[in-house]
Amino acid sequence: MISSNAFTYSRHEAIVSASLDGFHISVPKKPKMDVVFQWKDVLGASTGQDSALGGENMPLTVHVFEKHKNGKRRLRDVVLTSSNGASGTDQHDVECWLKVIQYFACPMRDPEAVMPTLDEIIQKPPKQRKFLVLINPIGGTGKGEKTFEKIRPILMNANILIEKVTTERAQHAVDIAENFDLTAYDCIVVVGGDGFAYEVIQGFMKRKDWADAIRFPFGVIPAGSGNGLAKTMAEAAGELCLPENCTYFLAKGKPLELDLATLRTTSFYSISYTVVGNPKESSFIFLSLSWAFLAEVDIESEKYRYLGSQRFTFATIAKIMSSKGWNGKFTYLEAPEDDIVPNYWDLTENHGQAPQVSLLPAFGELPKEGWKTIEGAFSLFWAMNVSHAALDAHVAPMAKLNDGHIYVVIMEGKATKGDYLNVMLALEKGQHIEKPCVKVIKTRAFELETPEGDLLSADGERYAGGLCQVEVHRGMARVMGILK
Ligand SMILES: Nc1ncnc2c1ncn2[C@@H]1O[C@H](COP(=O)(O)OP(=O)(O)OP(=O)(O)O)[C@@H](O)[C@H]1O
Repeated sequence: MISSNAFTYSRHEAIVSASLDGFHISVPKKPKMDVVFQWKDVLGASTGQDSALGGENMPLTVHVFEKHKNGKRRLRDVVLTSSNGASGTDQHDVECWLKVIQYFACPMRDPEAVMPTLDEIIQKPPKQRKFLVLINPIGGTGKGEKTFEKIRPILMNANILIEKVTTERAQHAVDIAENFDLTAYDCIVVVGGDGFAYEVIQGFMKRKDWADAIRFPFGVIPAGSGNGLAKTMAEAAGELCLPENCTYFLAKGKPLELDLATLRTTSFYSISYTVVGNPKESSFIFLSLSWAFLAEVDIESEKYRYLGSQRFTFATIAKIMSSKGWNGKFTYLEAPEDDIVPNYWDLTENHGQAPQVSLLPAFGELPKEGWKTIEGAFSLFWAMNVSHAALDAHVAPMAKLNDGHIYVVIMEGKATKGDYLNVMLALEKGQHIEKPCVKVIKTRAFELETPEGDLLSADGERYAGGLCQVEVHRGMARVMGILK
């Protein structure tokens, strides 16, 4: 343990100490004032002149980001003053303890490492990180800028430098992700929805150095309508899906591996990446591919954007009332129960111009042996890479961030209005998968053939029907998060 009696806390002489467990302040004359903060809740510290203290003392402010009983995280500044500060002689203690707190609060620190000495800490201060923050001013109900103002102090208190860009048009984020200098930043953050994050992923994959770019850490702050990835990350961390809590796992988390899937389709989509030597379009999805009922709900709900996340509820009811049916052919490679998929980066050293697809047949050719087919009427088709498609849609409770699988939730045949209602009402808690009309298929690769005029929604972006193919690449991307 490292400790010092060089500080006062609320004008009382105090002993501060840092151990592997946390930061302790004890006030010998007032034991009731003793406090302990776990390092996971400490963002960092800063120093600065405190005019309230007569302008003489240079306080050390510890930035704590505590979780309250209601699950929300709130910033709290704990101010310590150097007890010799009035004579101006003891700024050394303040500087030392600034480094101690930054050292222990740093999320890159190995929590298993042995307790360092004060000298070791002072000689190896953690590197200051720099984040490139992209803001979508029109995502969801258009609160991207306001959301950023809420989260900016959290990042700053974690000693993170910020460069902010507000996008000026659709696909601006694609261009930024395609061209920015990977060595100049530590993370790219999107303040927006899943469609905005999708653009960053497509930008990464368009680069010549795509294999480095796709491993560059990205983070999401929910300011869209669906926010499926933000909700997935929040659930994984045991946090609420609020901008502040999601900033917590950007500041205190680490890059976690995230599966990414190649989507090959006959339909043209303007930001698709054309695979050289293959006439079809490819793009890369991290969230979901939906068709039938849900794809139409997703896409048609765009016109109710002003309602925020309520837009889906509205569009769902309208779609249930329409009693529409869909026909198609779903062919898939069923994954065994205990399937262990190798990490993509362990499989291939020669990265080439695009991710290697090893399970899918050539586009338009018959699938290899052992694939299964379901053909006919479908009501629901929702292929999920992660657990949540939106804040209130826990579509694939079994999905992990990097298990190498996609879970396809289907309803075969023409569902009744009652079936739809039952399923949609059970969706928020993930209980729809227990309904007899719902089937979940675990796969690593599949094909879906639908009439050309049908709508597909890939990560919330619109695609036309026809033939499409999907293959998952385990752990290909990296997203900032915490696993509880
Ligand atoms: N300045 C801008 N003007 C117009 N469109 C923009 C601008 N910046 C980004 N966009 C577009 O906004 C689209 C939707 O953004 P986003 O995903 O943030 O919100 P959403 O669709 O409401 O949420 P979700 O995708 O979670 O449902 C993106 O695909 C992007 O092309």
